[in-house]
Amino acid sequence: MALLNLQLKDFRNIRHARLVPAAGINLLVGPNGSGKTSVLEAIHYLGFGRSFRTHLTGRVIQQGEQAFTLFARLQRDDDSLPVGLSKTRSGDTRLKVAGRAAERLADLAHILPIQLIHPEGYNLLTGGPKLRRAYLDWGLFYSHAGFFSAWGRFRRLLKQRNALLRQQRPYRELGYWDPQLVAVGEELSSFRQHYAEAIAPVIKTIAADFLPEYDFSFDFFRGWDRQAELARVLEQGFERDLGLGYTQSGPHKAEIRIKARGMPVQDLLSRGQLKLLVCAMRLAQGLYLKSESGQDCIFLIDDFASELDEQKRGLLAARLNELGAQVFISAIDVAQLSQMITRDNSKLFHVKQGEITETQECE
Ligand SMILES: Nc1ncnc2c1ncn2[C@@H]1O[C@H](COP(=O)(O)OP(=O)(O)OP(=O)(O)O)[C@@H](O)[C@H]1O
Repeated sequence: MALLNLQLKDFRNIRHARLVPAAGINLLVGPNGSGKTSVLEAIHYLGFGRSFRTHLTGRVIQQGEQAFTLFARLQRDDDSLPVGLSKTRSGDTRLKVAGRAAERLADLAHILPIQLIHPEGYNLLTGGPKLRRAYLDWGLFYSHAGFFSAWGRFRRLLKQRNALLRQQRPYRELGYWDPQLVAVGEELSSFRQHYAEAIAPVIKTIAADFLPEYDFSFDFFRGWDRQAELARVLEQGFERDLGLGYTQSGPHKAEIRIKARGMPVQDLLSRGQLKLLVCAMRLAQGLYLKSESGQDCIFLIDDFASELDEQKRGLLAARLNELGAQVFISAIDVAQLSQMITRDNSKLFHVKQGEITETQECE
């Protein structure tokens, strides 16, 4: 999947812009505060239905305006698909896919897989397990058709169980819901286990290039005792859950634990190394998605390439090249990106005070 064109209206400092990006690498260059990240943020909005900088829609809508609107034409096989998303300050969302109103943002997400690589992205490793669960779930959303509905059912059942726990209901009342929670929880967990085992060797291969000094191990924790069945864990933990008012164990606690030299990576690696490992993890998801389903994801790389040394930048460029994915990279100075321009289908855009101009085709 690639964007054939993109239009932004009243998005951050961009009043109106239209881009016809290259199918390969697109460089967005401009001074601080010019609007480079806003372009990436807009593409992210199309794929995720949300920003990676704020959860408040009002922050993204141009000051003084009531709504932002994004349009894109996506390439799909030999065809193209128009999509549109508009959000108002009062919280209304309008979504159109192929000229028809779509109800769920997931409809758009399905056709537009996006990977974001940005300087704060290392919190995937230093932050809580929720982020690593989301990492696994991103992959499952695209590779296992049944995952999204299993995940939705599990969330509803868990919410219900926690509400009963807060009401101090007796175990026999939960007894009605628990078998359903267990069934869907185990289904979810086996999806995750399968994905974690499949993605780990792909990450290791890429990380061996970026960080050859480490050998990483990946350990999937499903969210409850390895030896025990979920039904038993819920039953035995009931009194404690009742005291806490929530369910302490289950797939909602799952995560992937990454170690090197016997230590959790977040305690061992430097910040720069953590960033490289996250970059390897994101590239691995793109590579795996492509190998499994033939689907391309779009890479958004915000202000990151400039942080890499020349050799690492070359490695990143080579991997992106191998993927053949559409890439949008922001930087302050084009010189920081010269090494990224390795493909003939690259374009350079200058961004200045919210105005975007395609300046030249990169050789
Ligand atoms: N809702 C809004 N309405 C209008 N302008 C906004 C809004 N939100 C942010 N801005 C402005 O838009 C610009 C957004 O800049 P953006 O973060 O995209 O810049 P950038 O080119 O990525 O900068 P840097 O290189 O410093 O990261 C900033 O100048 C900011 O003040």
